[in-house]
Amino acid sequence: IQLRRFPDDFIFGAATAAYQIEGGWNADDKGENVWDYITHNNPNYIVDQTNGDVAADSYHNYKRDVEMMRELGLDAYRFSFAWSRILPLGFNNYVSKSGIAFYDNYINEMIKYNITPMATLYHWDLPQKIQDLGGFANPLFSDWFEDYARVVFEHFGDRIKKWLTFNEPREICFEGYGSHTKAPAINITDVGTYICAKNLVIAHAKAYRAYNRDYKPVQNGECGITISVNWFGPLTNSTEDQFAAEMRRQAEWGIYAEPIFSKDGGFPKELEERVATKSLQQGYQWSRMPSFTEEERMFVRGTYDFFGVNHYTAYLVSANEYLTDQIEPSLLDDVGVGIHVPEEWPKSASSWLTQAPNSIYNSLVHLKNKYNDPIFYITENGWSTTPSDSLFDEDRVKYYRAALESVLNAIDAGVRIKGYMAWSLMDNFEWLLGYTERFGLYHVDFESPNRTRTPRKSAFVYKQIVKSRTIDPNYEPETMIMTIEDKQ
Ligand SMILES: CCCCCCCCCCCCC/C=C/[C@@H](O)[C@@H](N)CO[C@@H]1O[C@H](CO)[C@H](O)[C@H](O)[C@H]1O
Repeated sequence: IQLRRFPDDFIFGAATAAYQIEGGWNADDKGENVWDYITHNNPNYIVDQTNGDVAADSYHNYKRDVEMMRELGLDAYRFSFAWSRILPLGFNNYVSKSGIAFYDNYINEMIKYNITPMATLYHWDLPQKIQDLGGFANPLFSDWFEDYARVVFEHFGDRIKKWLTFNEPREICFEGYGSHTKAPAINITDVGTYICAKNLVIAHAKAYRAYNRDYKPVQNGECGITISVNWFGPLTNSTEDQFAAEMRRQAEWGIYAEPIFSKDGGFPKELEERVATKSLQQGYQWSRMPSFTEEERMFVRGTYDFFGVNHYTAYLVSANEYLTDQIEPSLLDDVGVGIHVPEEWPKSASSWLTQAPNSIYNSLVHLKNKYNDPIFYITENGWSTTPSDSLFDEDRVKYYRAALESVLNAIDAGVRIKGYMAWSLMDNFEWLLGYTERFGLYHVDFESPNRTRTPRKSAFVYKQIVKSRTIDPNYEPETMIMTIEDKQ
């Protein structure tokens, strides 16, 4: 059979995030962040009572990390900056020399081997001091974020040409402020998600506009945001289920995407109306979802060069079936739909992650049509196994092959996807699940002093895909010994 080929300019990479791999939590003058704080003060918050104090110790192992990128033949690597390593006091009155030096060394090592760095400014590790001031709920947050972004653009923009402001606003706002499943676990269910969402997209826009105006003319890079876009399709073709699915999509990612990527800007209309109506019924004198002023709406709208998508899975949505009790008032109560996952979709080690058919295609074609055909990067996609699973991770191999076939389907449908980052280069601290779920192409031995990294079978399969630019369903690695090959 003729295998389909990825375009020549398509970039293959892998992704990680600072708190999940770096360790060095108090190295040199690094400041405390919300994950340091919550794991140290409330260890039972994490299922195995662990933390990211050492993690994969990339703070000391970064050269080995780049060696792994070379082994896989990656074109690109997505990583994040730790705000409190760059600005230990949260604000830009003091910039850490050792923090800058660490990222200089890391980036230079990538560049030396022709690996394109893609950098996320913020992957969930807010300086605790800024959290003490209310974090994303403080209207001044956007100014502090812009200050931080400028420091990073200034120091690293000569080498970094692909920027992401935030990783996954849903997980920051809904899980961190409207619920308690991510730090800082504020759990103010009525307004937490919505206030955070508004301040976050304004912060994104300030950083984007700062880059566009003051750095892009010289540095020539591009800037986007990464949104968690899992697919929420209707359980049946009924009008009710189709509307239910749309409401859930608006709640999951529309509230962050619409203000930036839509023609008109502002929050999604149907959800905005629903929250306003329910708020009045619940005795509030105002909508729990804040509105944008005209000036804010225009300021945020259009602030992107590309759309970063983290995609993992799909769910089926019903208006009347599979309904579960929700806290009232809350985002999920506002939406009020049922979720179903078919039994036949293969299960991972994570409760939320199954292998759903063609879900990248479904998500991207939907986004292309809704938001006027932007350029996309898949900035995360991956599969979890348990710590005791073998290095022969057949399920992960199947998942990656199916996901990349779905990317090709989307490309064939005219979606402008320019790259794909596998989550993750290596095992790491999986937030509330600690080290009990593993997403790495490389296994990490968290008991060994050097945090020894060993490639799984999926690493060899991904390497073959990157090298050949095709997905051979029958490829089997001949050996589990990894080497570095010269790129042609
Ligand atoms: C099979 C049972 C289903 C139960 C039904 C529950 C309904 C849940 C509805 C939506 C839940 C979506 C949760 C999805 C989350 C992920 O997309 C998101 N957390 C991914 O974030 C990235 O995850 C990586 C691996 O978890 C990594 O940790 C990274 O840092 C994150 O950016």
